[in-house]
Amino acid sequence: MAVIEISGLAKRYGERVVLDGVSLSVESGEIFGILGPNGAGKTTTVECVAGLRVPDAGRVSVLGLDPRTQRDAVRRALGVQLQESQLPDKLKVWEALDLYASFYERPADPAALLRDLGLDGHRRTAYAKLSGGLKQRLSIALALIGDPKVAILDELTTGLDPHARRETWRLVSAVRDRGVTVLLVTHFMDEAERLCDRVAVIDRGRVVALDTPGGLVESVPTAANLEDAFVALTTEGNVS
Ligand SMILES: Nc1ncnc2c1ncn2[C@@H]1O[C@H](COP(=O)(O)OP(=O)(O)OP(=O)(O)O)[C@@H](O)[C@H]1O
Repeated sequence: MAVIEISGLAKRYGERVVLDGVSLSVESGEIFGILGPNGAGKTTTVECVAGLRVPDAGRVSVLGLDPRTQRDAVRRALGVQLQESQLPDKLKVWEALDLYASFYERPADPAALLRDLGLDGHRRTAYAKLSGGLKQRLSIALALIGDPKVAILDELTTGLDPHARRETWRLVSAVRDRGVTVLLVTHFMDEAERLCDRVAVIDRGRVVALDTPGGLVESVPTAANLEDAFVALTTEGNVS
């Protein structure tokens, strides 16, 4: 069953075409990756899914709901962790979870989330005092506090050291094992290879390839790995 369906999504800012007919669907229970060069339109795509941006054309459906007209219902079904989320410096970990939990009628259990994400020992730590890895764990916890069926994670491991990245990958797999469908925007080929069941490669606002990581490599005869395939499938300098 498709949990997210996107068809013919188009978006422009002034003269600049950012999305040029993006179509893809994400199946229930999968970790679906979106890869693409800087400025390719990845974040714009997931923001349209979350109802945070209004496309100029095309359709988005999340669990059968339209993010444009059923925004509140979509918000309840989705957990969103966007790039560089920033919280007030003095906000403590438990306060952040409590605050976000108050946005939902039926939130997940904050204590269980803190435990599952290894944040139990940092309940009283202020946001500014958290390491990069702990901030990411908190942002995952906040994306899950509404007990969502679908989680959108955008550049989750950017800026993390290799240990923290691997720990975060483990957490994302655990999230999926709880039955949550994950839409993951990433720049990292190893992350896509390790985590994603399928990957859409977006280049200049179009889906140029969509397959399993292994299938993408096989689709490019000269490619020895996903990075080779990515370079062959995409163009440099999507940012104008
Ligand atoms: N509000 C806006 N006004 C004008 N241009 C915008 C706006 N938001 C995004 N853009 C432009 O749209 C293009 C696509 O942006 P988007 O953030 O979707 O790309 P991305 O693939 O997520 O890039 P990155 O990998 O660098 O995060 C970029 O060139 C960006 O500068």
